[in-house]
Amino acid sequence: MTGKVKFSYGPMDCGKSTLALQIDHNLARQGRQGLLLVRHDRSGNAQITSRIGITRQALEVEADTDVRAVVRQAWERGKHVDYLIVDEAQFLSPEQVEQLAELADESCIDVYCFGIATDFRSVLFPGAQRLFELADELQPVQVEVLCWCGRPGRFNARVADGVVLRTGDTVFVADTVPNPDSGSTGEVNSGPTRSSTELATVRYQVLCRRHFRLGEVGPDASGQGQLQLA
Ligand SMILES: Nc1ncnc2c1ncn2[C@@H]1O[C@H](COP(=O)(O)OP(=O)(O)O)[C@@H](O)[C@H]1O
Ligand SMILES: Cc1cn([C@H]2C[C@H](O)[C@@H](COP(=O)(O)O)O2)c(=O)[nH]c1=O
Repeated sequence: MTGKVKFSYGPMDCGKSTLALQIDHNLARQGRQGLLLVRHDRSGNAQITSRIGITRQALEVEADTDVRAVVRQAWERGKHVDYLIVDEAQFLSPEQVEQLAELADESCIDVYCFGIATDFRSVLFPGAQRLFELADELQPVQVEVLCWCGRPGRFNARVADGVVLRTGDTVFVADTVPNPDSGSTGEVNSGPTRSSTELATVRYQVLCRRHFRLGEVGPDASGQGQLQLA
C-alpha cells in the first residue's frame, strides 16, 4: 500500500486554493490527519488563502525546507500524518517535489499539490514541471477562467500600466490588487525591492493564447473593471 501524489493545476484564480481547503476539510471530517503546507501565499503569511474568503493556517515551506523533516517532526510530536495539502506548489524546488514523492512511496502519505503550471512568460515553473513528471494523478482545476475576449484563459500575464511584461523576476508574489485607500499595495514579493509606485501598477491577468502572444489586455487597458488578480 503506498500513497499517491496528485497535482491539481490551472491558471490563476481558477479555484485551486479553495479546492485545497475543501479537500482538507473533507479528509479531516473523515478522521484523517493532515498537514497544510504552502510557499509564498499571496497574503505573505503562513496560510492558505482562498479568494472566496476562507483561510487556514499552514506551515511555510522555505527554499531549504526538507519536507520529509517536517513530517518527521510531526511524528515526533505524536501526530499521525495521513495526507499533505501543498498549495502554491509551483514554488517548490524539484528536490522538494521528489521528497513528496518519497513520502508517498515510503510512508504511505497521500500528497495533494495545487498550483499554476506556467509563469508570466508561459514557461513551466520548475516545481510544476517536476510534479507533471512525477505525480500519479494530474487534474486540471474545474472552474474555467475566461480571457477578456471570452475564450478560455490559460496564460497568466503580468501587466504593468496595461502592458504585458515579458521580462522580470519569475517570482513576484502579490496578495491583492493595489489598495488606493491605504496607499499601500499590500504586496509581498520575494524579488528585488520595488518602489510602491512600481508595485502599485503591476497585476496579473489571465489571457487566452492569442491575446497573451499579442500582448492585448482588452479594451479597458487601464485594468479598471478587468479581472485583476494580484
Ligand atoms: N465572491 C465570490 N463568490 C463566489 N465565488 C467566488 C467569489 N470570489 C471568488 N470566487 C471564486 O473563487 C475562485 C478563486 O478561488 P481561489 O481558490 O482563490 O483561486 P486560485 O487559488 O486558483 O487563485 C474564482 O475563480 C471564483 O470562482
Ligand atoms: C504568473 C506568476 C504568478 N506568480 C505568483 C502570483 C500569485 O501570488 C501566485 C499564484 O497564485 P494563485 O493562487 O494561482 O492566484 O503566483 C509569480 O510569482 N510569478 C508568475 O510568473
